[in-house]
Amino acid sequence: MKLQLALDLVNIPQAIELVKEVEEHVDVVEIGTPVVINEGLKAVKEMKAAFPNLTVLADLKIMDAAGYEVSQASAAGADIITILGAAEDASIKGAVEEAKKQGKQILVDMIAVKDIATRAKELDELGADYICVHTGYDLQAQGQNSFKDLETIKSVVKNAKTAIAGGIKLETLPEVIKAQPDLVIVGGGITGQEDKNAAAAKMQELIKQG
Ligand SMILES: O=C(CO)[C@H](O)[C@H](O)COP(=O)(O)O
Repeated sequence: MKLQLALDLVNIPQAIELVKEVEEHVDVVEIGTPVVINEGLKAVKEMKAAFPNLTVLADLKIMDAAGYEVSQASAAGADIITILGAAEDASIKGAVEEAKKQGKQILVDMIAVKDIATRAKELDELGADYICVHTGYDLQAQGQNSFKDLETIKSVVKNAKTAIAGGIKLETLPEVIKAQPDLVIVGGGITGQEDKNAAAAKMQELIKQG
C-alpha cells in the first residue's frame, strides 16, 4: 500500500515547498487538477525536475483526446496520468495504449460513475493500471465518502491496482487501510495540517503497519 500526496490548492512554488516538507513520507506526488488548470503541465515538469526520484501523477481527469493528452503529460515527466472512468472506451484504450508506449501508467478516476461494479470490471479488462474510487470536493461537502465503493471495486477487479481518494483524514485512514487498497490518496488530510510532516509520517506509519 502506498501514500499519494494530492496538491490541489497551491501554485508551483508552494507545491514544491510542501513536498520538501513531507518528501520522506510520501510515495507519489499528485499535481492536482486545479494546479494543472492554473499552471499547465509546467507544474508537472517543475515538480519532476525538483524531485526526480519521486513518482509524479498528473491529475488531468482526461475525458477525450486521451492518447494526445497522455503523450503531452508523459513528455512533461508524469509517471502516472489520470483519465475519467466515465470517458468512452475508445478514450480509455487510447490512454492505455499511449501510456504503454511511453512506459507510463494510467489511473482511472471513478468520480461520478454510477454503476461502479460494472464499469470497474470493464476498465480492468481495458488494461487500466489503477482504478480509483473518489468522492470529490462537491460530494464531500454533502458528507459522502468512497469506503463502500472501494470494497465494490476490490471484489470485481482482477488485474488493476485499486486506489481511493476524497477527504481521507488520519481519523478515517484505519477504515481505508482495512479494505487494503494499493494506493491511498490524501490532500487536505496532510496539506491542511499545521505540522504536515508529522501528519504524513503518521499516515505512512499506519499504512506500513497495514
Ligand atoms: O482529485 C481531487 C479533487 O477532485 C483531490 O486531489 C482528491 O480528492 C484528494 O484530495 P482530498 O484528500 O483533499 O479530498
